[in-house]
Amino acid sequence: MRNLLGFWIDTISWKNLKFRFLISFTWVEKMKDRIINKSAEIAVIGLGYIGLPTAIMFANAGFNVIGYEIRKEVVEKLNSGNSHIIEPEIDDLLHKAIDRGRLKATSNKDDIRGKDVYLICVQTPLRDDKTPDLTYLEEAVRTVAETMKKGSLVVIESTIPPMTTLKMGRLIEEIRGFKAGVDFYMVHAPERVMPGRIFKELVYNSRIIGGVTEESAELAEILYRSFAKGQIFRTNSTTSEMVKLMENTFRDVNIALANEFALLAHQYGVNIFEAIELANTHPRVKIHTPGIGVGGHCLPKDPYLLLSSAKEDFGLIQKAREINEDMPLFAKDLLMNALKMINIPPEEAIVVVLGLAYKGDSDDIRNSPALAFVEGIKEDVKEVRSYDPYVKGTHETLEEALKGADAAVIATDHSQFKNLDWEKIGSLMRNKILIDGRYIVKTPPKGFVFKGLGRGEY
Ligand SMILES: NC(=O)C1=CN([C@@H]2O[C@H](COP(=O)(O)OP(=O)(O)OC[C@H]3O[C@@H](n4cnc5c(N)ncnc54)[C@H](O)[C@@H]3O)[C@@H](O)[C@H]2O)C=CC1
Ligand SMILES: CC(=O)N[C@@H]1[C@@H](OP(=O)(O)OP(=O)(O)OC[C@H]2O[C@@H](n3ccc(=O)[nH]c3=O)[C@H](O)[C@@H]2O)O[C@H](C(=O)O)[C@@H](O)[C@@H]1O
Repeated sequence: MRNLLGFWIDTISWKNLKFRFLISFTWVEKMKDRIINKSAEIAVIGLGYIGLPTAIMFANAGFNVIGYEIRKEVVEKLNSGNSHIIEPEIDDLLHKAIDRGRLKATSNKDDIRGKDVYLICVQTPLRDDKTPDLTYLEEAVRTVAETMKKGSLVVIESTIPPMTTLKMGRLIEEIRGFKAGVDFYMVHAPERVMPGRIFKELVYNSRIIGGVTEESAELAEILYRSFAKGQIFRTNSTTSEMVKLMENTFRDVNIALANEFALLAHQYGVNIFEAIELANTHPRVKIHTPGIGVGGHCLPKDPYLLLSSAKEDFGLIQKAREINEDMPLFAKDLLMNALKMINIPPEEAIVVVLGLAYKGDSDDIRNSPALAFVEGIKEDVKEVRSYDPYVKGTHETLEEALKGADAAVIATDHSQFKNLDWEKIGSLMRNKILIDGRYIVKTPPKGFVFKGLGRGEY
C-alpha cells in the first residue's frame, strides 16, 4: 500500500494538483455514495464465463447492470432468459436478475453511455506464436473510452500481462483525453473463480484489487463488497496483474511436475497415482494430478502472458508449458502401442475420444488437450469419433459413438464417465482397447487392452 504513493505522484500532474484534489475529493465521495446506495449504474463488457456470472452477481446485489456483448446471438439468448454457458446455479440466478429488471444485455454501444462503472471481462488469448492477443481487450477499452464519463470507474477483470492496465489507461487518454487516476478511476481486479464453482467462489474467494490510485482501489473494494465476503487486498495494478498470472503459473508448473513424475513412472513400472497418494501423506508435499494435458482459457496461456514482456528467457515456466503441451502426444503413444499389441494397423482403426471439454462437467473446449489429442491422431487412424455430453456436434450417445469402434480414449473427467460398465459397453466395440487419460477407470476392465496414463505400463 505504501508503494502506491510514488505511483499516484507519477499519475497526477503537480501543476493542477490542488485543484484536481478538490474535484477528485468531491467525485470520490459522490461515487462512494452511489455505490453504497446501489444507484451506480454498471456496464459489463463481455458476457462470457466470467462477465455473465459477474453481471448476474451485481444485478442480484441490487445494481442496474447492462451487459455489452459483441456476439448478438448471446445477447438474444440472455435477454430471453437463457444462459449460453453451463455453470451450477446460473439459470436460477439469471432468471432472478432479469425478472427483477436489474440485468439486460445489449450489442448497442449507445446503451452503455455515461455509466458509473465499466467492468471489462473479455478474453485475453494467445496468438499462434504464443504472444498475447490483446485485440479484444483493446477493442473493449476503446468502447469504454467512447462511452464513459468523467469520474467513471473502469475495472479490468480480464487476466492481462504486467503493466497492461497502465497502457490501457493511456489508450483511454489518447481516445478521450481523460487521464487515469485523475479524470477517472481505474483498477485491475483479476477474477480467480474456478468454473464449476463460480457462484460460490465469487462470494467467498479473496480478491486482489490493483488500483492506478488508492482512491480507485478503494472504490472498487466498496463495489465488490456488495456481494463478496472474502478478504479484499489492495495494491497497485502491475502487482495485481502479476499476482493473477503467478497463481495460474504456479498451478501449471505444479501440474507439469506431476506429469513428469507420471512419465517417469512409466519407465519404472510404477502406478503414479498410488505413488502420489503416498507422497502426499508427507505434511509438506501436495503433488498435483497428472493427465492427458492442461486446457482451458487460462492455464495454457497465463504463463505466456507472464513471460511476454520479460527481457530475458525464463526456463522453468517455459519448460513446464512444454511438458504439459506434450501430454496429448504421450497419450497418442499409449494408443499406438495398444493398437500394435493386438495387430490393428492404425490406418484401419476407429478411435472414439470420450470428452472434448478441457475439464470434467464443463462445456468449454478452449485449448482442450482432447482436441490436441484428436489433432495428433487424425492423420494416423481411419476415423476419429467423439462423444461429450456437454459439447454440441459430438455423437448423441456414448453407445452410438462406440459401436464398431476399436479404441476408446478417455480425455475428460466428466462425472458421466466415472461409473461406466466397460464390460457391457465393450460388447458394442469391434476391438476392445481402452486408454484412460484421466485416471477414471481404477481397475482395468476384463477383456480389454487397457493403458492408463501414469499407470506404469507403456
Ligand atoms: N474462464 C475462466 O475460468 C476464467 C477466466 N478469467 C479471465 O477472464 C477473462 C475472460 O475470460 P472468459 O470469460 O473465459 O472469456 P469468454 O470468451 O468466455 O468471454 C469473453 C466475452 O467477451 C466478448 N467480447 C470480446 N470482445 C468484446 C468487445 N470488444 N466488446 C464486448 N464484448 C466482447 C466475447 O464475445 C465473449 O462472449 C480472460 O482474461 C480470462 O483469462 C479469469 C478467471 C477464470
Ligand atoms: C490457480 C488456480 O487454481 N486457477 C484456477 C484455474 O481454473 P481452471 O478451470 O482453468 O483450472 P483447473 O481445474 O486447474 O484446470 C485446468 C486444466 O488443468 C488440468 N489439471 C488440473 C489440475 C491437476 O492437478 N491436473 C490437471 O491436469 C485440468 O484437467 C484442466 O485441463 O484458472 C482460472 C483462471 O484464471 O481462468 C482461475 O480463476 C482458477 O482459480
